[in-house]
Amino acid sequence: MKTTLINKWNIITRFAIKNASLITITFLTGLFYNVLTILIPISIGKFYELSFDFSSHRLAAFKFIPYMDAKDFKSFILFFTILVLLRLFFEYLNRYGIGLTGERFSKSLRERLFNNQLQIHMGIYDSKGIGKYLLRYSGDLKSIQNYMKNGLIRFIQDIVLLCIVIIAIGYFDPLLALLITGCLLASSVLLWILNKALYKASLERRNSRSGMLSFVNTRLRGIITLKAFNKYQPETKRYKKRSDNLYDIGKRYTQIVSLLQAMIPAITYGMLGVIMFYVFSSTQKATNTLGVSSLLVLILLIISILPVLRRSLRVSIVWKLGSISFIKLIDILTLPKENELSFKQLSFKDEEIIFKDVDFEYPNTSKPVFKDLGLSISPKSTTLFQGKSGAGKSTFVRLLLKLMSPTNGHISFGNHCCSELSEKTIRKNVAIVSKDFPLYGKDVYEALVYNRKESNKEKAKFLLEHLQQFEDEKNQLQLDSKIGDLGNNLTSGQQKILMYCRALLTKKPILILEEPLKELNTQTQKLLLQMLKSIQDQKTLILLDDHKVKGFDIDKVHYL
Ligand SMILES: Nc1ncnc2c1ncn2[C@@H]1O[C@H](COP(=O)(O)OP(=O)(O)OP(=O)(O)O)[C@@H](O)[C@H]1O
Repeated sequence: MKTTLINKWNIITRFAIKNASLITITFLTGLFYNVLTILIPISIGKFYELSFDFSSHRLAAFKFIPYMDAKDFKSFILFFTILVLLRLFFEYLNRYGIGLTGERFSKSLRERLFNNQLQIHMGIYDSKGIGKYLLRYSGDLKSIQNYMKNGLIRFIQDIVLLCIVIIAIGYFDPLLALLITGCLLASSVLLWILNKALYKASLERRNSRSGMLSFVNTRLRGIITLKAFNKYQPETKRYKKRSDNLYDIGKRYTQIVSLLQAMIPAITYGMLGVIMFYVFSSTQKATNTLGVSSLLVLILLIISILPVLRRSLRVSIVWKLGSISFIKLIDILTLPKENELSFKQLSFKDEEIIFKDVDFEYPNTSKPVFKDLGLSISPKSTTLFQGKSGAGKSTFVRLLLKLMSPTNGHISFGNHCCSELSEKTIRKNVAIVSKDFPLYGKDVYEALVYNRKESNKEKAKFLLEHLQQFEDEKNQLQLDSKIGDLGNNLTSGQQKILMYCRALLTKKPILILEEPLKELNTQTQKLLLQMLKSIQDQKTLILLDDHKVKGFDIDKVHYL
């Protein structure tokens, strides 16, 4: 089986390769923007020279830049305006590029995540709760997007800018450049130590937040019971306990983040102090060669990199939060998925369904549902599985559809063993009418023909009208009738009729009917029995019920 290594860097690299042109353009515009950021203070030094009729050999070295060598104010103003406009243009392009990269990264991840979530094995949903998988990742995607935008692209650009500025400062005063580099390294070490504490607090906060979302999701799904049984108070109490806990965790997190954020300006201003002291003491020396215009350039350069410095020192928060979210995302992406085997266009219309020595036990339970279950269902026969509630009828269907796999033993369709068939291959052969598989879609037509193929519309309309002929007129549905969330707007009788339509509109050779006649009025029952009888010799019918089912010609009964 093909296994792909999934880790943070693998995800980032694959994205970078796929979006190489966008990322390259973003970096290039960033580079131009950085160079312009540095040229502006240098040009202000030039302005000073023009104003005070002063000339420094250091600034003269920049005259290779077009217009930098301006001899009069008119050409200087032109040069300065061009610089500012170009900076505006490249800053816009660069910010747009970074933002777009972040959006694309987040888009590709959320689509991959959704696709994976749909393919996770049912057993995992059962043991973890669907809500946990659906709700909690929006925050994670946001921090991952931030990681890409600010933690990687902008950070690399900032480091490039810092290097260029330090080189430029080094040109004016090499010792000063060395001093700034030393200060930067020392502050990074200090922040790195503080960040270790931040990691733990961020993780706790993220987990507690997602736990809260999951809690709310469960309560909202069960809201009707909660209301009917007056459960407001106990649930509010439970929520408050969790909320208090999240508050405490949030307090700890905020303490660390506040300390970190307060330290960053302190560190940058401390650095500025050291630099000012150095500049002051060097201007006092007789050997000082720094002109006033160069000094002005130096100060402006340092001021222009202060926000970049702050951002770079703060980046570790972005890294920590992003890394935690990456871990959570990768947890989902690496869960066992369905359909890892390739799809085969196989028809099981003439295949016997065989269960051989099948054991099945739900995870975290001690009692097996099936032990050594052995049976066979002939093709195009009608079989009833009869068993009281909890006997394992739904579990049997889940095994047949490969929604679950047996703990031991084999299930096969003729010579095709289920363990070697992709889920899709099996499910292409089985249609089902059961409350365990609710209606899905926004209106009747979507619930019946999910792919909305126009060619199926007439058939759907005809079958729906046919099956509803004995229903009260006010209860009759049209193709465009809204069905509500999972058919919640419909009566159980209407749902059953739609489930029959959904199943009968497919050409699938195996038809599973759970409690086939329940919820239907007597005339509709008769109508359905007639229809099913007419297809009994073409399809394998599997009926599931607590009792005997009257009206069908049943070939075999299995008691569960
Ligand atoms: N997700 C699950 N996790 C743990 N145990 C489960 C799970 N689903 C079902 N069971 C247990 O497995 C056994 C068989 O359940 P199953 O739903 O298959 O019975 P059934 O015959 O379909 O019942 P009913 O007719 O009431 O739907 C029961 O004891 C049930 O409690």
